[in-house]
Amino acid sequence: MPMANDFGKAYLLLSLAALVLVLFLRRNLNGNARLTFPLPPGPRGLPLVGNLPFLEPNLHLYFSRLAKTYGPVFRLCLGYKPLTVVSSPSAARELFKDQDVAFANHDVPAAIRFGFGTIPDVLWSPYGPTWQKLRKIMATHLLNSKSMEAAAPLRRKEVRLAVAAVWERAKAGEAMELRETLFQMALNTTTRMLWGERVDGEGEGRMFRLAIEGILDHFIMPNVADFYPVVAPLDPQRYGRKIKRFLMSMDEYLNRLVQSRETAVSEREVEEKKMPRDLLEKLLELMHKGDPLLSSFCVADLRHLFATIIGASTDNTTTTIEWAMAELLYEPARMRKAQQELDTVVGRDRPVEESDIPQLRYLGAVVKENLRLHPPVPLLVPHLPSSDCAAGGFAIPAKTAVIINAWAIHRDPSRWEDPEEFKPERFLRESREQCEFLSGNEFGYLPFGAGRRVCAGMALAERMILFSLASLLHSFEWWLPEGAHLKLAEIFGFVLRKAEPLVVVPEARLGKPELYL
Ligand code: HEM
Repeated sequence: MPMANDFGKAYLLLSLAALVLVLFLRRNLNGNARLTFPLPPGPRGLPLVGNLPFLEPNLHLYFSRLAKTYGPVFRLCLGYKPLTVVSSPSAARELFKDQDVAFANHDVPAAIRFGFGTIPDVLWSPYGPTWQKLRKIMATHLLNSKSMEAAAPLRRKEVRLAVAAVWERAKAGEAMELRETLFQMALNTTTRMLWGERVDGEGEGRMFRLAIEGILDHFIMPNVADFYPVVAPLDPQRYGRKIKRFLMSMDEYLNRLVQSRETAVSEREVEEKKMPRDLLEKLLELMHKGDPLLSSFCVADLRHLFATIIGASTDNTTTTIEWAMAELLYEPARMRKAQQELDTVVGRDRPVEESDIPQLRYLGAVVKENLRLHPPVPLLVPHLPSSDCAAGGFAIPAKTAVIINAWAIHRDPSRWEDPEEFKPERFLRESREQCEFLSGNEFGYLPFGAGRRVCAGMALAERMILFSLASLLHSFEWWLPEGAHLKLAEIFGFVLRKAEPLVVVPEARLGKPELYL
């Protein structure tokens, strides 16, 4: 009997030891299993500088070419910075969907760290409570469908003003650079939603444009401070300082604005119970009242949030509409098809309304195809996994910068037929789900990114782009200036703009002049 007891004890101990071992291994394998995959292949670099000397200015094209040699997941070393580039829908899905939490941090460029300092920022904050709070403020007060619906009259006013401005050019028979008009339209649509007013195109409008384009252009530039972190505090190429200056120019304007409204809000609180006039007043009022969502949110954070929203919503939408107009001018039969649809749905006796948009199926397909062929943010925002990840059978160790080459994914021949061609019709053929702008489940189509850091303003962008483009196509015929040759070349940047600004000659299309006023 004692033997049986001993055996029983030994068996129990062994079982316990085995259980502890299994738990230990599981715990450690969870952390490191992905490192059992090999590192991705990639071109050999030089000592100390790695692949830096071989980078090309058009990074999206350079990365697409490397993917043809090394496959859809490849690795580079930029100085001391390891970088993995992903160029296939399946590898993107693995990261955005299967490892979404680990993949939810953005890689903050040194110039942004220098320029923005410690200000909480929705685009650059790590995945965590601050980021969650900022997204929630945007979702609760600006980007939910009720708030967007309530702001429809503001968008309508701004689009009508842009149409009126183009009409002046049409009457004079003048050529115009479309981008400036589009940018001011996007900017003022946003400022009206934020603080109920427009900004003057020549003065503050110009300042906002320079600041936004300046920040976007400078943080994407190859920066020694990113490749050799030890020199980052010195900001050797001065990109951080420039970004700081651009940010300050917007902040000075926003500071004056917020100060004047703060007084108005506190005086009104004492005097009478009036509804806040716009988002700015609403948020200031909630801050005064100690709303839990806005607790620990100070006025400087509010100004920065507004600057971010303006930055995120202007250049992208402007660039998208400019590319769409360029593609339609390049293939006039498509322009006519879009205009015929507008004539059928809207007619020529009234202007387009946002409520017409769901019936404009062809126009919807034009915009989707345009975002496929010219994704405004071609490499999305670089991510920085917080723990080890894997994609395409390769390891991506924690803290390796990861670029998703949306531009290449949108041209993946296994996903897209004739990927280089602009064919809106493909989106009319696709199943409803694949056609869905906002599905977030289509990893071969990522103009707004995917996963936890997917664009917060997708639905607003969809409305702004479709309504503006529909109004411009409905109100005018568009021509190229006599003898001009349209080029569809692009220039790499955080936002992939047309290399040459689009110059067009508008001609009034609607019979009644009052439709332009
Ligand atoms: C054509 C228009 C637009 C495009 C193509 C676009 C694209 C993108 C992309 C690619 C990202 C990064 C996704 C990633 O990390 O993988 C992003 C993030 C973001 N976008 Fe947009 N966007 C557009 C318009 C807007 C608008 C109108 C807003 C208005 C509020 C907006 C607000 C944001 C914000 C706040 C983020 C940061 C999200 C986060 O990090 O959590 N975007 N956008």
